[in-house]
Amino acid sequence: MTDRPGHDVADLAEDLRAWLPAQRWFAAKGQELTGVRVVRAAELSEDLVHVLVAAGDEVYQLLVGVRAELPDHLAPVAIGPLGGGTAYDAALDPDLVSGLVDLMAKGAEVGGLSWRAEPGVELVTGLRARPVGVEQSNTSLVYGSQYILKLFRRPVPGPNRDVQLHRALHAAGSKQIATPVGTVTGELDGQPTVLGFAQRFLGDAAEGWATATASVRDLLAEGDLHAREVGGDFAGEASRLGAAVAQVHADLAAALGTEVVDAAKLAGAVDAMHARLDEVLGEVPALAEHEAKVRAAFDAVRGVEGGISVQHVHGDLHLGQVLRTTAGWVLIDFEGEPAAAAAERELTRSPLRDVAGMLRSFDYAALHLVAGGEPDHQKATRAAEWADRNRAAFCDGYATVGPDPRAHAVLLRAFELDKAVYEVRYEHRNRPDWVAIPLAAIKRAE
Ligand SMILES: Nc1ncnc2c1ncn2[C@@H]1O[C@H](COP(=O)(O)OP(=O)(O)O)[C@@H](O)[C@H]1O
Ligand SMILES: O=P(O)(O)O[C@H]1O[C@H](CO)[C@@H](O[C@H]2O[C@H](CO)[C@@H](O)[C@H](O)[C@H]2O)[C@H](O)[C@H]1O
Repeated sequence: MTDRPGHDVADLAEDLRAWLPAQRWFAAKGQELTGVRVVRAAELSEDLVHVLVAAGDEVYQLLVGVRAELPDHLAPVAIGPLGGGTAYDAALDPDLVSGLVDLMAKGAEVGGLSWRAEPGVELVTGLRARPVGVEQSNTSLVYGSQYILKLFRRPVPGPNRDVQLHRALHAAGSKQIATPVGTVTGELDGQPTVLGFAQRFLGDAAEGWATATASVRDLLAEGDLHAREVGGDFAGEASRLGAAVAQVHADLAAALGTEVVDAAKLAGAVDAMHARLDEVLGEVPALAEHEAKVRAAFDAVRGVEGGISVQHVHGDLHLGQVLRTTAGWVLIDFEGEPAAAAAERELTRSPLRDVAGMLRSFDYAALHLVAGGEPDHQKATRAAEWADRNRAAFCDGYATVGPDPRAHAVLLRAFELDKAVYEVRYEHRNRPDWVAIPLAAIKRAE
């Protein structure tokens, strides 16, 4: 620990106990947080401390800044008093974090962490950082118009899936990812651990979620036109997206291999879906009325013949994980589901898992604009039509590069339901108003 006197962040443990659960990236929502312990704290620069905090079963990464007085714009990220000043979440303070890419460019060893550019990458230095604006599972900073640095909020000891899969795809010459440019690595539980990952910032990119929901909005604003008739029809994009996802699957298969699962592994995968359902049923009783149907869909997978091919896949694919650039669709964030245990995220899986995730996302994009308000049958019907049209277009596009996902109806149905069960818990914990969206999908499933 290289704290200066007055910056003993261990003193923050009590304040962190209240502050952590309020953060978007805090995992154990709804569970009581008993112990919080600062496991590591090291200065990166004057007034900027790198901190790992153990809270419940998780370890979280923080960049703690300390200022004598907090300006108004940083008041919302205050953690508590420290050494005569106030400690706050410095990941949102450009004055303190703009130098982090420069540390990578230098190949520095600072704060007990290794800051490295990817082989062959010459990083531009002196760039100003800005927070990316959306608070997600992690916190990202954009440097000038060049790089985006993701700080993993819940770093996982050992190899980092996001970095590994990006490196494999980059080596394969993939055009469907943002080029990896650097990493920050430290040690956790005695193992090398990736704490930060920098990639090229795609300044011309629009998020898939924003473009898809703009199309739905367009449709609903039109009196009584169908999805294919309005200017913002998304089917062409959905099809190109399907082809891009299939290309990523093909590149990952070529780079890292495929395997056909045996009966024991298949049984294990079905048991895992049931186990997740058990957990979510315990948390969200409204799911109970659909339990029998969902369990039957999972069990049907046991009878699938001909073997199931598995490989490395994206793991948490949805419209918020794809960016439309002027050169085509790009997939981001290969970490896997944020709620999944690290060991589970490492598993190779059927590519149909990603297809199911994206099909669920078309359903979300259509329904979130009609859910919650006054029931409107006409709008609901047209939104559902938009979802059907774009789900089909996505599969059509996928089938131009890979196998047609619809040829595996039993698997696809089980994986979509499994994803919807995951979403029920995700929404219950993070956006309770939206829990109706995956619940309605489970109810509708035939
Ligand atoms: N290479 C990139 N270029 C431009 N924007 C990006 C890039 N990577 C991520 N983003 C933006 O940052 C957001 C968060 O990135 P993501 O990797 O999904 O983080 P998280 O793990 O927190 O969900 C994305 O939704 C996207 O808007
Ligand atoms: O992007 P993350 O890795 O943080 O993924 C988590 O958050 C997502 C929400 O931001 C969540 O996605 C769900 O909501 C999306 C709309 O906001 C929708 O497009 C997805 O289909 C739906 O699953 C994701 O499940 C969660 O892991």
